[in-house]
Amino acid sequence: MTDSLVRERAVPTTPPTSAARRRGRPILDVFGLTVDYLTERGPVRSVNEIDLTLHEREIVGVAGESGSGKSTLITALTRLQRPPAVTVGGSISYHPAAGDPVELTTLPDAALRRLRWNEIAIVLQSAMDCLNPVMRLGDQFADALAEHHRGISRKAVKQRIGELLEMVGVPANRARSYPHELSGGMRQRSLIALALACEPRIVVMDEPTTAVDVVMQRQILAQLLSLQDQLGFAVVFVTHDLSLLVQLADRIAIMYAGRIVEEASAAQIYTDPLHPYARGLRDAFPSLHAPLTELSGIAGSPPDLRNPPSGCPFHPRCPQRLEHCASQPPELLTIGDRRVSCHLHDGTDQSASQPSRSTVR
Ligand SMILES: Nc1ncnc2c1ncn2[C@@H]1O[C@H](COP(=O)(O)OP(=O)(O)OP(=O)(O)O)[C@@H](O)[C@H]1O
Repeated sequence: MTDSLVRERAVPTTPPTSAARRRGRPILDVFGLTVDYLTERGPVRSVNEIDLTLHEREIVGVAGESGSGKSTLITALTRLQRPPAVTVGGSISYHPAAGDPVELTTLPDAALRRLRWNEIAIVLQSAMDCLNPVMRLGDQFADALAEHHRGISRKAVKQRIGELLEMVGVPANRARSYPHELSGGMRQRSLIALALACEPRIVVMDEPTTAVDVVMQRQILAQLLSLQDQLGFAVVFVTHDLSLLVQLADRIAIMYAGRIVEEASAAQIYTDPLHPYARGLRDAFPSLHAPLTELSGIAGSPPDLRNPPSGCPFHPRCPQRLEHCASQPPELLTIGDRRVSCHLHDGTDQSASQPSRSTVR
């Protein structure tokens, strides 16, 4: 990363408001979620036994390098996955505002369609891929609103579209524009407004700001935080950019090779990550508030999931690996209010008193 990019990325912005945010009851419970890509050469396990709970009004971030399984996880969560991806195990339990929990993995398509947008909305990476290029923006909002508020008057639709666009800083008269007539930032903001059109309780976001520049990215995210404070929806936010999540999320799950290797509060991940991979990711991004220091990357590259390493999947790259890391997979253990999957923290580190750990060469 060049120095200028470091400086650009390090634009200071408002620190997280998570302390002020009240966490409600669980709204989404994921247990043992496992997803395979069924390829000609056999199944590729890309999401492996994921457990994750999202609470009302909470922002949970999911971070990891490219190929760690983030997109596979959220397309499985939202049932948007396409073959050859198949959910082969686990459950996703959605808790509606009233009534019994709903199991999403087996929910019939018609019921799923009712839930989508109304209760669970999705914002994907590229607005251009999500917005219809040949429809005016306002018509796309009108379709979503009409679908979910049957019998709503045209006047009410028009007013609501204006409100939604202005809520994300897009002038209401832009409803008459086609997506290509808007700037990248406006398109992405409009997509967020569209996701919020039906007042969902959960918004799932996959790198929603990768297509815009850094300054615009910070503006959009600040706006997202303020809308979240106002409207109270919960968010699952996926990105490779941990520095961004540290500002945005209440809790962060770090994924590696399809598994969560650490889950902790954003402050813990920022100041004291326990897993060597979480530490490597943290140190690979510039600090937003501290003076600029040299960035260190993570040596090596992510594993090929067609042929994953034995033991701990991170062991070939781990600067603190122990003898048994190559043979014994660590469990994801709860330590205080965080979870970590690493032999350095499960009591099996025989060398803890004598620092003779092997290092990556
Ligand atoms: N169509 C496919 N066929 C087979 N394997 C796939 C396919 N798509 C993804 N995978 C496997 O799933 C793994 C996880 O991919 P996924 O796109 O979920 O990762 P990601 O963390 O979201 O990466 P990125 O940040 O690049 O989007 C990949 O490493 C790859 O091994």
